Amino acid sequence: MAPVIDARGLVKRFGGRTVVDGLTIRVEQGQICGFLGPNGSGKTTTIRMLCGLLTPDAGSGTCLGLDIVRDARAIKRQVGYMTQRFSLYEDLSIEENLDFVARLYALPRRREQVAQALDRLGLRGRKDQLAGTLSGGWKQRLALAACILHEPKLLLLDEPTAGVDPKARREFWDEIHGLAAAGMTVLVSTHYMDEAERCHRIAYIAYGRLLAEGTIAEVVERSGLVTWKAEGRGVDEAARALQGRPGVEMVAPFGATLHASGTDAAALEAAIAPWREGRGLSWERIEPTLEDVFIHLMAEARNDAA
Ligand SMILES: Nc1ncnc2c1ncn2[C@@H]1O[C@H](COP(=O)(O)OP(=O)(O)OP(=O)(O)O)[C@@H](O)[C@H]1O
Repeated sequence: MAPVIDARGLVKRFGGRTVVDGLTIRVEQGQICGFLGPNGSGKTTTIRMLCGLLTPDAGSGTCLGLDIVRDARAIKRQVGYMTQRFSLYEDLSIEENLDFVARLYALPRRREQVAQALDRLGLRGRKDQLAGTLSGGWKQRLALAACILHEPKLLLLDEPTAGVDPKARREFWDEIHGLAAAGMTVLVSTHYMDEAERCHRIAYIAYGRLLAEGTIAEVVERSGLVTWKAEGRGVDEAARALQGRPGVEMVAPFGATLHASGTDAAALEAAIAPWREGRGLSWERIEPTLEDVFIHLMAEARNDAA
């Protein structure tokens, strides 16, 4: 089966500055692909090119089998795109907002589809509440209901849970998984590591370039990163002393522990050796976390750019 998103070499420049730089991305049907990267790395710009809202300066591709340049209008109608900012009417109720969106799409079974969306996202009990009075979690739920109303096969979600509390985020993700299980393909940008871990695959970009792609296990494995964890009193002192030592590419305290990472296992071990005896710290080699890997990728990209 052809991938739902299949784009190669996408480039976008704004005023002479290249913000997406030869990006290639594929997402298969029914997959949840997490789109990660630092602020300003080009995620939103990429999403907007994929759904026909921005024309790439170079590169090509298809989305739902449609050409992202030639068929931009058709793509816009067939994807569900949830933007970073809440873009519904705050002075309309939940039901009125959904009805309005249904009219925009000229849905043939408008009332039925609005009713289904209310039930599906547990919004019926609040259907008469004004959108402006909803908490962040409920607003996002309403925004999701609005973007699945026209039954798209692809959802593009741009930081859908930014600023939402953990319980509401978890419920939102349960919903995303329910949709994917029913065949929906999802590309979702996020800065939350726990959300990245709920994706089937992830794509990590920095400076508009794809730096890593695959399952979490693949991305961690391919990074070649080695991580040691230390625990005990004095982790802050050790962290300060290890900073910048040969072999120590990153060191960061995590509460009462620290993580020290590098790609040269021998050099890293040599650097931490003086801290392994008589310092009240217990050390163990651990699997790098996704966050360790992303910080490493980011630092590498910065070095390359410099
Ligand atoms: N219309 C525009 N005109 C000029 N510059 C733009 C425009 N849109 C985006 N940019 C710039 O392009 C870069 C990439 O922005 P983009 O919003 O795609 O990043 P992002 O990865 O989504 O960031 P974040 O995680 O903060 O949402 C940024 O430096 C941004 O300021």
